[in-house]
Amino acid sequence: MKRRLLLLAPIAVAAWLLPYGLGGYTMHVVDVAVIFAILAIGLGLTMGVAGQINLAQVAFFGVGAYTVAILTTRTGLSFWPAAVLAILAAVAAGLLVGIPALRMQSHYLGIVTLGLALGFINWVTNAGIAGRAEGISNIPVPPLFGIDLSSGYLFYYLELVVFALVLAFALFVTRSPLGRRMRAMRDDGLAAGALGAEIPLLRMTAFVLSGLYGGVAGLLYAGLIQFVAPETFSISNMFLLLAMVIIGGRASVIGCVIGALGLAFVREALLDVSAYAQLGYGIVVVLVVVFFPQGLAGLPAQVFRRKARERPRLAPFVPYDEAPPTPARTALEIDQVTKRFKGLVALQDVSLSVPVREIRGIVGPNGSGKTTLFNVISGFYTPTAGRVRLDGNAVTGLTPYRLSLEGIARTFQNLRLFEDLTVRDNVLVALDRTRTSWIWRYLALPWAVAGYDRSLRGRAEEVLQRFGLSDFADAIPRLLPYGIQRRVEIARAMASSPSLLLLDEPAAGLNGDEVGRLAEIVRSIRDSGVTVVVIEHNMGLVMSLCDHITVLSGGRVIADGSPDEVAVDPRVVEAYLGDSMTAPTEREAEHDHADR
Ligand SMILES: Nc1ncnc2c1ncn2[C@@H]1O[C@H](COP(=O)(O)OP(=O)(O)OP(=O)(O)O)[C@@H](O)[C@H]1O
Repeated sequence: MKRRLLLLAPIAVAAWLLPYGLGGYTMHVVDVAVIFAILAIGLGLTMGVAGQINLAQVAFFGVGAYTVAILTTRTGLSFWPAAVLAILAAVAAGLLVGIPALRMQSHYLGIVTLGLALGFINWVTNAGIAGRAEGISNIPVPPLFGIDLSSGYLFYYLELVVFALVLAFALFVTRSPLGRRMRAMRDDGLAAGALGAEIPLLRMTAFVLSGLYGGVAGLLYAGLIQFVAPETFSISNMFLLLAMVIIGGRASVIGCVIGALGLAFVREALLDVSAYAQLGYGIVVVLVVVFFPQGLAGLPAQVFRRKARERPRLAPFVPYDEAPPTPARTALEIDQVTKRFKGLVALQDVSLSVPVREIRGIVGPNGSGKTTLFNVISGFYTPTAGRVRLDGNAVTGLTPYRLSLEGIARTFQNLRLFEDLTVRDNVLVALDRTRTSWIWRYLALPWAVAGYDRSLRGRAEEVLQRFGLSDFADAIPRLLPYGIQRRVEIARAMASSPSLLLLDEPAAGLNGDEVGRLAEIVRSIRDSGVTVVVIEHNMGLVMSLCDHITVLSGGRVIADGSPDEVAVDPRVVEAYLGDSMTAPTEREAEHDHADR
């Protein structure tokens, strides 16, 4: 923190002294560049942090600028009330553009946001109230305690203060639990949802933030230039903005600022050859996307690769304290659940009930419906018929994030870690148990958010230590050995303090030792009071670990009982097409008894 302040102080002093050496025109270029930097931060928040393609940022900018222009020149409202309304209008535009993001993603979202931006340009070019192609002039200079802001030099200081505030807010948001959830959503929306992130609201929040930054930039632009016209909000400027964010580094707020300031000056220098300059930006953007996807912001990390800890070590798992015995009750009840996909019946009248503190195994041949059952329990699929109860409460059809907050956590057959978040951040995402409606605190009570984040960080270290992952806290999951990634996924699921843990093939890809340690972890989780349901193909593990096994075949329950019972059930043997299962399972069942 101290080092950061030491770094910040000279930058702040240089920014404050900057106008002293500049001519009038250069000052104007700087003023415009700062406005683009604010716009770029907004775009970085939606595209880089939240992963939502947003080609309407220039329209939010336009809504802000035009609202000030129309209200001040047509209705006689003074500048600052018009500015407040401009921010509200741009935020409303953000909400409007965010609505399609609830249903579509990636290039579809790009096309829709681009369409909305074009619609805006069309409207201002044709509407009388917006001055058509000629635009609106004579926008009043913002009054400010008698300071003459018609001077580009003095306006710069207003911009500087606003810029410092919006930059600090963006940095605060991206480093907070909200920013982490947004990055988690960007990396894997399904997994983020299963860990309690309310994806639709998060997407809307990203667009609202974009609108907010667009509105602030727009009102500053109207106050600076005192004139607005459609060409400022054109698609070519949208692409310039995109180039700024991509070259600077879309996932980094500082990268976006550097990209915006840098390209604003390059654009000025290339004004005489602007047609070729556009082509040049395009080529540079493509090169950056291919060779430096993190943009300029990612370069320091590439050059000064953080020295890895010497021989990071997977430490032993520290068992949970055993929970005192509780009265017997049903933790999970599946009642006559059917799931159809068009013609295909993946689950047919499946019923099972899992008592609290049991390890339940779900086995069955490939395609028998095991993962579909998990998807129904965790809210990814709504069952065609039937009910799911958690601790006696009906939870059928609830969304994954609600079920996560209700106490269900899961892992995935094909690991779904947040690949660009560190191991610590993966765990931190799961530790955050707040609803998205909590986000008003980011504006009203930022210190409470900072305190909450500190408490989460403390708990994250505990989780990492328990799972022996402390040495890997700063690592990027995809660079870790598979066995460690599997452990990170279980640690992340447990960080959400579940009452029911669903493990989908947790032993897949693990070697013999790792499978042994996995069994030890799962038993400890059960002993801590958590009910565990595990899908597994490793029959040795299933037989030694599970208290009770349910066998699925063709979407139906064909057997249900203790490991010993199902191992010799002829329907099970038949379902596995032969008796290959019997020999090892019996052996393991014996081994299990010996263990106890
Ligand atoms: N979203 C979906 N759309 C259509 N069919 C699906 C969908 N999800 C699953 N299925 C089908 O449902 C059936 C059961 O699949 P499921 O993945 O649940 O089996 P599984 O027992 O988990 O198999 P495996 O052991 O190979 O993971 C399969 O025939 C599968 O193709």
